[in-house]
Amino acid sequence: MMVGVLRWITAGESHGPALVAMLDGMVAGVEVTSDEIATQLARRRLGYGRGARMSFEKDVVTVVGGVRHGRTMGGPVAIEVANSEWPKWETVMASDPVDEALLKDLARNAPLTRPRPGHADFSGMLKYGFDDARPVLERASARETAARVAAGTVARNFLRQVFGVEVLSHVISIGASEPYVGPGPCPDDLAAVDASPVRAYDKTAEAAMIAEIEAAKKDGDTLGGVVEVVIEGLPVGLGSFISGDNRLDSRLAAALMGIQAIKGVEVGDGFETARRRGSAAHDEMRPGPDGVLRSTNRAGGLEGGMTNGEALRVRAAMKPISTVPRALSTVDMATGEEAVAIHQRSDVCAVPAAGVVAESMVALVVAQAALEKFGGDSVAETQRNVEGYLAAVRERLAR
Ligand SMILES: Cc1cc2nc3c(=O)[nH]c(=O)nc-3n(C[C@H](O)[C@H](O)[C@H](O)COP(=O)(O)O)c2cc1C
Ligand SMILES: C=C(O[C@@H]1CC(C(=O)O)=C[C@@H](OP(=O)(O)O)[C@H]1O)C(=O)O
Repeated sequence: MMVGVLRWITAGESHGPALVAMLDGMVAGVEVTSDEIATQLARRRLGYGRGARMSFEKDVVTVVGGVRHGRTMGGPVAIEVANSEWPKWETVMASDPVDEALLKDLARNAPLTRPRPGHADFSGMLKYGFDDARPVLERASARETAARVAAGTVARNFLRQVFGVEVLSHVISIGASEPYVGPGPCPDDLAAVDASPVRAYDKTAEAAMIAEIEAAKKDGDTLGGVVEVVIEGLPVGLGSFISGDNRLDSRLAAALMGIQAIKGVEVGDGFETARRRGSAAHDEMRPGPDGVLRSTNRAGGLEGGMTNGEALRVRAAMKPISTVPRALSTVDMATGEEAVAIHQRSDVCAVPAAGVVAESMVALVVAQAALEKFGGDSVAETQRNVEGYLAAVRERLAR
């Protein structure tokens, strides 16, 4: 069953000419510029531990449709993120047939037959019937997340205009570094978090994360970690308890798990909550001057599959990068013999970048839930619907 009026899809390969994002169902009047999209894309490229490709490749943004003079018009938004490295790949990745003799002499085109444990290579080759992992890794690659961040920029701007909220993220831990425990960042902290080489909110945690990356790099190894996305100020009642696929928690989990290499999702205190007794697990309520107050937010702002008015807090756990420089054992699919896996240049750790991607996925899912609840064809109409609802909520709480 399809849920939600807002839909998105991406196309494109890691070394193709460009990635394309399509966002359908966004209201008219969302302010967005190609500069803002480029700013978000630049945030995704940062982070200590990223590989060489991040420094020489450029994301070139063109908004192809759906936006006029810096505002969405209500039609599908199409964004192209061109890949500045394309000239090096235009034969290997040409969409039209290429002379076989030309391809044969190209080192860059040598068949990749030694699948990396942890990447999509092995299952993808068997599933799609390829003798070369190239067509698999081209689409499995997290290069595709640039397109998600482009589409997510429109969603985050919509949320800012309609609710006045910012979508933030920070890195909780990298590898075995001690997980950060404490309050999350506020919108005012955004610049400081982005300035941290690991996008950490806390300096002690930052030092431990950097030390982990340095040690892994020295050992020819790779790392994963945990990121947290926070949105403060969302209204109560986004999502629903009505069925599993309406639940905002299930939709956030699917969207976060859909990011390459994400292997776990937590809502609020997640797994830690499972270890607590009920009396220490839930967020008790008391009357306040303008409604109901809570002294804790262990639920991460979600109860019964709906936002409850507290800060939304979700976490995603990323597995270590699977292109391990100290190459892992594998089987050569051409010969059936023991081999070492493909171990070209790669990121050592991409957790800070994954945080920016996670923000984008959360923004898209929350915008989808907001459009479902409030509808409208323009930002102004959605805002009117939000105001009417919030007035009813305030009235109910004042009774
Ligand atoms: C931002 C980001 C950057 C990544 N960079 C690399 C990389 O440089 N090398 C690599 O092997 N995997 C990288 N990955 C992880 C692979 O894309 C991922 O392991 C692969 O898609 C298989 O993961 P899956 O089992 O979750 O599908 C990256 C992931 C993300 C989110
Ligand atoms: C290009 C990006 O990430 C890539 C994601 C990725 C992977 O296997 O997921 C592998 C690497 O690409 P390559 O194998 O060409 O070095 C990363 O650089 C990006 O994030 O823009």
